Amino acid sequence: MKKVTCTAPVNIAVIKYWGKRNEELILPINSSLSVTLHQDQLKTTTTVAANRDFPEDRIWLNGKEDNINHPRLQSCLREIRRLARKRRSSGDDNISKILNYKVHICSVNNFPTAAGLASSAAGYACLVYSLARLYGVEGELSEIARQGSGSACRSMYGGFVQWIMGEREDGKDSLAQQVEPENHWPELRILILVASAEKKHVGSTAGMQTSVKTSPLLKHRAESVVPGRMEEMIEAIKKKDFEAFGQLTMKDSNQFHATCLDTYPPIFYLNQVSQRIIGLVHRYNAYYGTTKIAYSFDAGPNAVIFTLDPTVNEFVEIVKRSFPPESNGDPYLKGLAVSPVSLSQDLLSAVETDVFPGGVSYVIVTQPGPGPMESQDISVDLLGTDGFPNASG
Ligand SMILES: Nc1ncnc2c1ncn2[C@@H]1O[C@H](COP(=O)(O)OP(=O)(O)OP(=O)(O)O)[C@@H](O)[C@H]1O
Ligand SMILES: C[C@@](O)(CCOP(=O)(O)OP(=O)(O)O)CC(=O)O
Repeated sequence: MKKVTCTAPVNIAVIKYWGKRNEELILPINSSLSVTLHQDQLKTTTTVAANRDFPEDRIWLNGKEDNINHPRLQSCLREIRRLARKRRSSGDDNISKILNYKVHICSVNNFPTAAGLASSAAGYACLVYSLARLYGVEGELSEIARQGSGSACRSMYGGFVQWIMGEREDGKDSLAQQVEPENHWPELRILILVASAEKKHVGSTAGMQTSVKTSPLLKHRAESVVPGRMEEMIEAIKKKDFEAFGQLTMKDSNQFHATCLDTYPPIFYLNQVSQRIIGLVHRYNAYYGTTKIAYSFDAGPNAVIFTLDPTVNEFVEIVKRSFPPESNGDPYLKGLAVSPVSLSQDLLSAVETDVFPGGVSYVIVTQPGPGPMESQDISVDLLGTDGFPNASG
């Protein structure tokens, strides 16, 4: 039996992907750009094993067996095996042998799955990267991850990553590309404000299908707004211009949700907590007369806040005051260290509104991080020596 364990990151788009031109190949109607989050705070761990004694391919996700016949899982398995057969050096009998074995896949997210925290992006990126390591496949893999979940292609790289939409019918030019590495902007911080009143929202896949069918605003966004915005965003990142980066991020999040409202029937991903956070951010920036904080929302009410390290402590203090934690004993702050600070009265007067207890269940503080990587520590393996999930899997 050959076994490999890898980890992969979550990514959050600052220029959103929303809408496909090809559902089966998962080809987008616009390019997008994301920040890869550090795996110290959010990651998927996946172990894959190939064994001639396995009667069938199987997958376990977060401790439960999942449907291996899910079309997107099958796409990833089929494509990575095709690539392995194509790229293996001639006469590499070992890879040829393993390619004929069935595989067991065991995967765990260290954050909530299907909760709007982009678990599918990290999950499919980890699956593809793990299988590539198992079969000895190197080089471009984002095209395969894209067929698991569109945003997963961006998790194949660390740092700042663009997904070039491509024009070809076969999607061979719809690939992810690193814009800058994770150490490019060391002061950048990302705060994830996990909303407690999480209602089951319309999933991204179904949501964008309806938007493409019904929203004229989405067509305008894809054709007339995103191309120029991508260039501006890349320039802002390269220059580490937070004013430009932050404003573009907020404007793109706002426009993405505007297209959701322009969808028929409309899709409401933002809730009361989201709207309060948006107001709080703009009041905070207005107080300082510059963009020190930026928000971005995906297909759910969780807020992703971008800022620079010197602002973290003060803004977290404001969040705690605006959305005080419920006394359920769970830690309110997770991830990078945050120090309590006192707030000036004039800042409080400028930003504060009525308090919303429990509106935010917890805050994850993180930073840009690396792409997928193979673990050399066998204690991390999720499959035992028998090829079945162990206590960690
Ligand atoms: N570790 C994983 N390995 C393989 N597949 C995964 C993994 N984690 C999640 N998935 C797949 O992604 C699906 C969840 O994707 P979904 O888009 O519904 O939620 P999300 O990605 O967490 O939220 P959002 O898309 O709104 O950001 C799961 O049902 C599963 O099919
Ligand atoms: C709002 C988004 O997070 C949409 C993510 O959509 P998915 O990648 O989850 O959709 P599928 O391609 O159908 O799997 C914006 C983004 O991440 O770019």
